[in-house]
Amino acid sequence: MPESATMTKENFVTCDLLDANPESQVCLPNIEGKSFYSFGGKDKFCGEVVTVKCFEDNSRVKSLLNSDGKDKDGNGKVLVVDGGGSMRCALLGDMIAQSAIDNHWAGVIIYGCVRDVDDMAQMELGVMALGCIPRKSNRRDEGQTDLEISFGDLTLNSGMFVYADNNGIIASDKPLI
Ligand SMILES: O=C([O-])CC(=O)C(=O)O
Repeated sequence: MPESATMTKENFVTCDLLDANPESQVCLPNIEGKSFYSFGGKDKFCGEVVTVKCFEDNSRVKSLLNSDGKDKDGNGKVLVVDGGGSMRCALLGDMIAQSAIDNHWAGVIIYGCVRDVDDMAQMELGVMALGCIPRKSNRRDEGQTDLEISFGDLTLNSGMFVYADNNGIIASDKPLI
């Protein structure tokens, strides 16, 4: 296992990053009976956080990842979406995931669901979510960007840094790599 001093964005291990930075936040593996799973083609990803809070409406997710929002380019960032843990509809599918890749996002973490998971599993994008469901969300142009969000013992703001791999998700105020 690489020492944290030699870890890169490609080979980091969250366990080692956390050992070296014990003040970091750690996402719980069980959040009221729900857990995060990897649905993207990349199960190791990290980057600066951009937060979205929405409920069963992926308008903000679509506009940010399509880069018609205020960020013109994802610049290797990770969109973290507090979808309220809803398991009733998907906030991300293969089309929006492809926009995220085209606009250089490193990944998307959704406290909620995704769909089109067979295609997503082949895509060069990190995607962590609680589950999958065929139903899409109902866009009403609701939801907010850059709010403080909390789930699974994490409290995140835009500008923080998040690291995800098969061990779980950790977050920090400062870059760990
Ligand atoms: O459009 C949506 O809401 C989700 C979806 O299916 C996609 O991104 O392909």
